[in-house]
Amino acid sequence: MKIAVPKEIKNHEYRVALTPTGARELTGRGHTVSVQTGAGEGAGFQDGDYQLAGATIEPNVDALWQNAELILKVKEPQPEEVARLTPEHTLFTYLHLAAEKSLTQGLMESGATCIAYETITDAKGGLPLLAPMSTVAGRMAVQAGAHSLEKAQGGSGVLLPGVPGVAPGSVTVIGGGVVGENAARMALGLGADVTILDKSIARLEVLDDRYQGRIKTVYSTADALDHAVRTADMIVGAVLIPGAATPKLITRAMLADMKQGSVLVDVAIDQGGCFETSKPTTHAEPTYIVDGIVHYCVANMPGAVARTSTLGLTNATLPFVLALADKGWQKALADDAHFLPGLNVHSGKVTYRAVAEAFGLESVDPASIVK
Ligand SMILES: NC(=O)C1=CN([C@@H]2O[C@H](COP(=O)(O)OP(=O)(O)OC[C@H]3O[C@@H](n4cnc5c(N)ncnc54)[C@H](O)[C@@H]3O)[C@@H](O)[C@H]2O)C=CC1
Ligand SMILES: CC(=O)C(=O)O
Ligand SMILES: [Mg+2]
Repeated sequence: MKIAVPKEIKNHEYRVALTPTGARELTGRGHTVSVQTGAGEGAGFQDGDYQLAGATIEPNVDALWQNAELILKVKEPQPEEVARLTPEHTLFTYLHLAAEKSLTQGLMESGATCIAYETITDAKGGLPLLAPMSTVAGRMAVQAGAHSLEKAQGGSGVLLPGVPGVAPGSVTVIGGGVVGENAARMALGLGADVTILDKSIARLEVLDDRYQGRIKTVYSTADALDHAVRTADMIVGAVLIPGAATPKLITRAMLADMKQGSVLVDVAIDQGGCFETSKPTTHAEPTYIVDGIVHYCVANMPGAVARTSTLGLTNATLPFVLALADKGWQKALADDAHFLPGLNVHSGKVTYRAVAEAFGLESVDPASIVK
């Protein structure tokens, strides 16, 4: 299989989809790996490291895409990358299509086979290719939010741990999954007063047991959200309905009940965000203010800590990359019921139901395509 690894071009995205370690695994099985010049630099991997692993370094981005069968990326393709896709390509990357109609249309028009990291499942009901980056983003959310609380950033001037004689700041996390738990752990470590809201009682039980009351757990209702906006200094949005657009849980009207200078960190922004006033931001300009409330909505948070993130991400993706390379996408997906839901778009059709529903499109069962 001819495999290409482009350099990521999203704003301040420094991750790379394959490490030299992964390249060695692939070339050792007889596959051809072509890596765009400098693709690994942001994550601390030099071109020479890939060459030692048997890969070729390709300076010409047109040639890189034209000669590839399987394209490995990190972030959803940007418009100039969508334009390079053809029906001969299999693309394996984060897609987050339910939040982006134009990207969905572009991928459909390309005719390519597009497999998303974030909709692959595991036997425990988890999302194993989203989880490592959710861990990173959850851990970063509180440091981003704490910085945003500083006066110079438009924040209220609250120091999350407080000081002796002054109460700590209050952090509410909506959605107690991987992002939410990791954000809550960081906030707890800083000494903040931490509450997690979730709709899953089973998940709240796990968190209650794990943190023994040091993190408060609350069933997520309209009343609980009203209480959160009135009391929190920071709210972290960490809700996910897999593959679907995120529900808007905090409306613009509710911002009026928040303390001025409080902070909303919408980690779920890549699926559309859970606050009505959220819009995607970049690492170059991560925050903006609406009605006195600071919003942080960076859609590729892990890109800022590219070394750790690349290692964490590629540990999880490599077995799937090897299966795609060894078997081809059809057999790799047919053989693995947890890999199959990764297929989002094939030959002009949407094959993931929640994405199709988000845009009123027809969806095709992926099982009918791979058999
Ligand atoms: N901005 C970024 O750079 C990154 C964003 N993410 C995003 O973060 C989001 C969360 O991901 P994970 O934590 O991995 O998902 P997860 O599936 O582990 O957790 C989601 C949680 O939300 C809960 N939930 C669903 N509906 C709810 C509601 N109405 N109210 C309260 N809780 C509700 C679920 O019960 C679940 O516990 C996803 O959209 C993911 O794509 C992940 C990594 C990086
Ligand atoms: C999950 C995701 O969107 C990211 O890691 O950038
Ligand atoms: Mg996006």
